[in-house]
Amino acid sequence: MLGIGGNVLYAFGRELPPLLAYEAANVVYAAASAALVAGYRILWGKPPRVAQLTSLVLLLGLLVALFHYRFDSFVARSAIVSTFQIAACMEIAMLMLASRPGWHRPFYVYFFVLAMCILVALGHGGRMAWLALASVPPGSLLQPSAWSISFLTAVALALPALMVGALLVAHRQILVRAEHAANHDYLTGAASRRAFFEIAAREKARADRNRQPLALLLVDLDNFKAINDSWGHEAGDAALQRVALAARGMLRAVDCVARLGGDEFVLLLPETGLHGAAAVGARLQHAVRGAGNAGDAAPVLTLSIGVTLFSPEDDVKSAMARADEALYAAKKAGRDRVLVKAQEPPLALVRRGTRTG
Ligand SMILES: Nc1nc2c(ncn2[C@@H]2O[C@H](COP(=O)(O)OP(=O)(O)OP(=O)(O)O)[C@@H](O)[C@H]2O)c(=O)[nH]1
Repeated sequence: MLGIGGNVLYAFGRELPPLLAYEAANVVYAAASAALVAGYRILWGKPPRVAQLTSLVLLLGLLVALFHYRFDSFVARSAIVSTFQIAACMEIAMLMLASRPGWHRPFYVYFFVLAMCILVALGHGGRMAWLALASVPPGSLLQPSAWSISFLTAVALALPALMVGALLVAHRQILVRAEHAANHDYLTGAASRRAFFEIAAREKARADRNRQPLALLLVDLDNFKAINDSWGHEAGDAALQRVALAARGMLRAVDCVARLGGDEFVLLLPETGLHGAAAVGARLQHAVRGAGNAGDAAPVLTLSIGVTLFSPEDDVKSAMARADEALYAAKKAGRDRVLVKAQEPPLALVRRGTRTG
């Protein structure tokens, strides 16, 4: 709206009082660019710096007034306004480049904004050079020359284009946040159940292709209901977070940890055999229990873990069912243990934890 207001004031400059045609038009247009800068800053999670931007806009108004009433110079006024616009474009472009790790595919939105910033900055820069070099500098913005018309068209399109760019970036960020929420468990940050089944199917296909083992661990907290009942729901939540954190801390980038629901987690370990997977399970037990022993303010946690390997005939469901059998057997045998169940041989006890509390 500010941009439209500025453009209208420029367009009707000849019919308007000088204060509106010069100072107000430039201040309103600069305010529109400043608002865009603030908007882009918010988009990238930075403070909008409203006070700083407002001061710069007011300074621009003062300088325009100075080169209107004190030293009447169209070229100086144009230089002030163009410098402001170039600085705004550079700020938006720098913000965009500095936020590069946060870009999400497809990248055309970011390139579009960068291209607009470069074009607008080049337009203003070129115009400043043209005004400086012109043998007879024009005395007004509204000159009927090809250069002026091209420049005015570019300026009229610049703000809407940068605003559309901001909306596209915002839209992309909303989509990415929604996708992240769907693929992650809100409490623990582990992958969600939905994401796990997708990842597991993909890893199974990859394991078959590369003829590499793929291990699956079902992890369940022991007596979690009792923890909730005696320590409170918040302590229960903290215990779930502790398990996810410990798992993430010990896994490789290619591994996956997901929360299936309640107090049940699943670990997917590519290129890992049965013994390696069982060792990971034992380490997880140790890490979780150790964390619980740091002071008495948290319950000691023990885990029951069922481990299996995908066989070529397995799909995700059948491998899960086998790991679940191992987990069930671990619970039945007294909890706090890791049991493996390959297709052959049957159940084997790998490690029995020692209860400490
Ligand atoms: N604090 C908390 N508790 C949850 C959450 N989701 C499920 N629970 C609780 O987790 C408990 C799950 O207990 P169960 O799996 O039935 O059994 P358990 O007490 O762990 O016993 P075993 O598994 O046999 O050792 C239930 O009391 C649920 O209410 C959650 O997000 N936060």
